[in-house]
Amino acid sequence: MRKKVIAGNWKMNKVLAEANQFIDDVKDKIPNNDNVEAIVCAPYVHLPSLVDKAKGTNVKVSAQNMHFEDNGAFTGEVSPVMLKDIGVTHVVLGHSERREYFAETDETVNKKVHAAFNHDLTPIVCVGETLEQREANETKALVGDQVKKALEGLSEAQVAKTIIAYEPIWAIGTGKTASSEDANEVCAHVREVVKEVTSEEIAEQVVIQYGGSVKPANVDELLAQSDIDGALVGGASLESESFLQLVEAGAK
Ligand SMILES: O=C[C@H](O)COP(=O)(O)O
Repeated sequence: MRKKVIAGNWKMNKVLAEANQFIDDVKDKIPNNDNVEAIVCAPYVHLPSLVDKAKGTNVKVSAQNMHFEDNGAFTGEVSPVMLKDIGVTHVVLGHSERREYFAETDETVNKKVHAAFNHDLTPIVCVGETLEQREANETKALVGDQVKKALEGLSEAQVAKTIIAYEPIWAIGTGKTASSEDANEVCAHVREVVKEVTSEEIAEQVVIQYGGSVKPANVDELLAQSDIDGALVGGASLESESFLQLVEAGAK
């Protein structure tokens, strides 16, 4: 059985004291079992402190982005070498907000996925369609294409370790969740695409999350679906209590 991965993406929220308090609040309450992995995706400036606080706990710490180069003249950027150096384990790549506001493309996402593996970081690769694309019945083609481009050139072992987050853009921060059946249909399609580019064995290992207005009230139904292996959660991950409820749902 695939484990469930619950990742809280704080986006550009919390000052350091709030971030630290969150880890203090959850660290002894995260279920200690193999069914679930809990990850906090925090702003860069909080990462060293959170990695330190999370040591010896079941909370993993992720960045929300990174550059694909190891170092160089890229003012304002943070590299995979730097993230690895401070003990970060995961990195979110290709979030729709990065694609929309910061010119992230399928090509840069692919470079970043390779860079993540070169430095032993686990990528959480985000894919998803706009409302217009969904209404035009383009969801599967678009998402499949994003997945293929993100995984291009990876070894099968690397694909197996990649976490893919399906996030319909129209469901992010809107309170609108895809129905669990619709979300599962796209996640199952993502798995089919992974199978096409690798094998059934690898596709069965890949963790595929759903993201978009996930909250304690809808998480059980989503996680009960055959191809949804976790959640990438924005708003509902900001409060420790609600994050814990989501992780507990994953541990069932
Ligand atoms: O990364 C998280 C997603 O963008 C979902 O955000 P949300 O749970 O606030 O809709």
